[in-house]
Amino acid sequence: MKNITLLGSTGSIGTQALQVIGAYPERFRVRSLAANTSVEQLAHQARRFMPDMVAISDVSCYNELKSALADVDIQVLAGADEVSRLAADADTDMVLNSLVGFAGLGPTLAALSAGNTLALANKESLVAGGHLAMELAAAGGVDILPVDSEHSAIFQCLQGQKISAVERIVLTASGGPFFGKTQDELAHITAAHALKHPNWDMGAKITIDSATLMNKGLEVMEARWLFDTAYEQIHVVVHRESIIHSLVEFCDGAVLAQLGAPDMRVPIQYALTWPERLPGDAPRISWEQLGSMHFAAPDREVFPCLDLAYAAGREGGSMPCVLNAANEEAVALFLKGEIGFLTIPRIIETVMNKHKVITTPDFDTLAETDREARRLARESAGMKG
Ligand SMILES: NC(=O)C1=CN([C@@H]2O[C@H](COP(=O)(O)OP(=O)(O)OC[C@H]3O[C@@H](n4cnc5c(N)ncnc54)[C@H](OP(=O)(O)O)[C@@H]3O)[C@@H](O)[C@H]2O)C=CC1
Ligand SMILES: CC(=O)[C@@H](O)[C@H](O)COP(=O)(O)O
Ligand SMILES: [Mn+2]
Repeated sequence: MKNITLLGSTGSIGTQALQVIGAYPERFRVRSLAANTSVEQLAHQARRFMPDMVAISDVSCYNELKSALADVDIQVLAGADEVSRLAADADTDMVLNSLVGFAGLGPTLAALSAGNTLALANKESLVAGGHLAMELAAAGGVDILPVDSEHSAIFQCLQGQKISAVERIVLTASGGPFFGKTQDELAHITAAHALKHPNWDMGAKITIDSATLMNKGLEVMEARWLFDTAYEQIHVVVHRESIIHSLVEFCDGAVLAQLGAPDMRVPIQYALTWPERLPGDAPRISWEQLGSMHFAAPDREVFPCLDLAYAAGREGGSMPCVLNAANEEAVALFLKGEIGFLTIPRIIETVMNKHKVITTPDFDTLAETDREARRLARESAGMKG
């Protein structure tokens, strides 16, 4: 029986993870659940899966959650520190971190420090603090199992292979809802347009990141850390159908890829059961009906976020944390209708240009860097505070 701590249980990944866990009650037990503000949903999940503990990050939600679970034997906790405490819990076999944003970094580091195997969906952890996470994982011999579909694909292709035989990693990108558009055409698009991803049903933040290609930029950095690969060896290609989840090119010219319907339950389940594979009910592809698949180079001028991310990654140190924080703020403002789509990369570039890189930031330095970059992003967008 594997005891799972699921952080971000009320989100897109979190709810799909509970479907996977619920399908295998003889293998998985939910040790704890955590969310930010979704009290009703979290309480409902807690009643269904009966974890030992639940945590709500927003302390103002504590009383409501506590009374919603007053009649069951579940410990109720509140605050970001308690979410990290759940990640470090000694009776947990695996932490699935499906929080969104920089908020995931503390729990990622807490899980790794405690020696808890980490199934990682929260790519922002590795973007902002990859050097800290990988150092902890190496020092404690702790496995990080990728959940992000592209990284799961690469991980699957690398089973039984030597990383030294890899020539190039090729991350596939759907191209998002605005593939083929010009800058002029993007000037007046709204959040409602950008939230229509062609192939995946995901949380709002990652869906906007997919539309700007920042998601792929973050994934380039995520791959750099997970597979210890130089940026020169990480390539991005647009593949419109999201059926090839990524490819690995080897030194002998062989190319391995992982394919399947775009369904996150597959990489989630693989992370939970690795190195085993268990039956799952993701849709199967009819190859005859599929007909053809399409590939293209990303348009780096219309979607400058991809190269901003490569630049931040190459600069290293605190710069990826700055890019990530500015992006989180810009995306939040875009979702609220306070800035246009094309302003997102402009804000990020402005904030990056103002930052003086710190070479090997510790967690507290990253937290301060994140706060300051958010402030600068709001200032650059013409917002107060
Ligand atoms: N969705 C997908 O298909 C994929 C997602 N990912 C990555 O997985 C992560 C999660 O994405 P997704 O599930 O789409 O996101 P969602 O927005 O759907 O869910 C986010 C979850 O995190 C919780 N949360 C948000 N902020 C905080 C906080 N400050 N403290 C504690 N909990 C918080 C939310 O709680 P509440 O409900 O209370 O707000 C919710 O449970 C992201 O890093 C994303 O990039 C990667 C690949 C695919
Ligand atoms: C499902 C998943 O892993 C997402 O990160 C997805 O890849 C987003 O699609 P894009 O390729 O459009 O960024
Ligand atoms: Mn992905």
